[in-house]
Amino acid sequence: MSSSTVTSVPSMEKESLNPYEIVQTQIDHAGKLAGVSKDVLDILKKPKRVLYVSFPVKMDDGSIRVFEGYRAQHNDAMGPTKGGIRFHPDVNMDEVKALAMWMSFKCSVVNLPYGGGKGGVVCDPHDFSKAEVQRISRGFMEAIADIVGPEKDIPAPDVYTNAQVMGWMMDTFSRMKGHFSPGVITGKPLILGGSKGRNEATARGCVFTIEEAMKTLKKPMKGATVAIQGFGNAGRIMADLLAAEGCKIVAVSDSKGAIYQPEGLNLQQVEHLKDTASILEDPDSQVLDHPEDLLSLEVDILVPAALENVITRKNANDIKAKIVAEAANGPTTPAADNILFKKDILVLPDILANAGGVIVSYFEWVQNLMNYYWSEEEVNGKLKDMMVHSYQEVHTMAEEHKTDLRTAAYMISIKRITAAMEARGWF
Ligand SMILES: NC(=O)C1=CN([C@@H]2O[C@H](COP(=O)(O)OP(=O)(O)OC[C@H]3O[C@@H](n4cnc5c(N)ncnc54)[C@H](OP(=O)(O)O)[C@@H]3O)[C@@H](O)[C@H]2O)C=CC1
Ligand SMILES: O=C(O)CCC(=O)C(=O)O
Repeated sequence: MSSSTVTSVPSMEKESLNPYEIVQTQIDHAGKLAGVSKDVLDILKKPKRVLYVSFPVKMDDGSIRVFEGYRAQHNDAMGPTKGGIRFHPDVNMDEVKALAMWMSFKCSVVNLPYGGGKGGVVCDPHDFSKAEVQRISRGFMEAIADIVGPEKDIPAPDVYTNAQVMGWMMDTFSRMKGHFSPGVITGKPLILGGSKGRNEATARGCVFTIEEAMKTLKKPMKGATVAIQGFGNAGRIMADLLAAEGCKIVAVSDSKGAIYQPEGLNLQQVEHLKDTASILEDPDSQVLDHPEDLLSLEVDILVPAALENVITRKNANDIKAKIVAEAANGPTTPAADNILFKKDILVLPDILANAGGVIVSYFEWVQNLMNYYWSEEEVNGKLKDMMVHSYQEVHTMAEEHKTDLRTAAYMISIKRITAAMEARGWF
């Protein structure tokens, strides 16, 4: 991909780290290239609805604590809104709005019949007992129940939530409606109508895009070196899947810090330590003094798989990877995008690279509506088809317009949502 003709998203004078402003910049940039009018882009630059909630939860010691949360629904022209629920102390309204908007473009770029939604509760679940997390989960679902539902808005897991949380939320919604309603939420435990393959889907989908990108660059997966920031659902499973493809995982990090072993980490050992103590106790690797240095290691593939705004104007020039595969949402700022594009680093954008999660969520929802369930092979095969096809479409668009993959992905998705809005007579 040439970096000579069209630059990526323009860098702003003072770099904004507000995700809501960032997604609006991305929409403006790609929307103009796609030939979509300013009036239509103005529709896309705001969410349709944001619900703020506060709800009391009884703690184990008998005290009451009030939690705050949000559910944002961006655009439902293509179908019900869809997207995860995050439990994190930094959750705020602008972040949830941006995450919902990224979901719209993600669903559209891989051609799912959904719009984008996202929710979050301001809390760190690590501070609470399992029973307290259950009550927070139920309290949040009760608070948002009016605006979610299998045909309205379908949540799923995100940072610091998991299948168990989805199960509790599904139960609360079903009790409120008076009937079993598995289609209200995805990423559920298998016994409650979860889909085979959903737990691994975000990572597996991201690995498919990396494989396609490596083919584009004519580089083999075998022996490719990888650094992964974040060691949860997305990052940890990516480590396993990439290692199975013959890649060498040389660094991983979590919220406590980063470890590095240039000869390749002993993943089994690191995973055992993650489950029992801390990855930082791995005797065979070096703990990085500054965990963010993981991002600038000399590797073939860098996988941000934690939170937003980790590659910014400040450190983009230090990135040495040939591919940045965004398992996380929003890890790269527009200014950093510009720098990486000029450095000929291939960024696999979040709205494409991490779409495997919502694709298999879609499969889960379809299975729930049919009440008929697929094998893991069937799920993974359909996931691969959709990821590879979407990558090819985005790659072709990028080549045609001599632009980066993020801009190309936005161009495709903005055009699709615009066509749906027009067909519905919204403008
Ligand atoms: N789950 C899904 O299906 C999807 C997730 N995503 C995105 O992937 C990203 C990760 O989500 P997911 O894996 O589900 O979340 P998890 O909660 O499973 O894992 C998050 C991981 O990030 C780590 N982390 C948190 N803060 C930092 C930090 N400052 N530096 C390094 N690591 C950190 C956590 O560390 P620790 O273990 O110490 O807490 C944890 O290992 C998010 O951006 C999410 O939106 C995108 C698509 C789908
Ligand atoms: O599975 C889903 O519906 C959405 C997952 C998610 O939150 C995301 O893709 O960012």
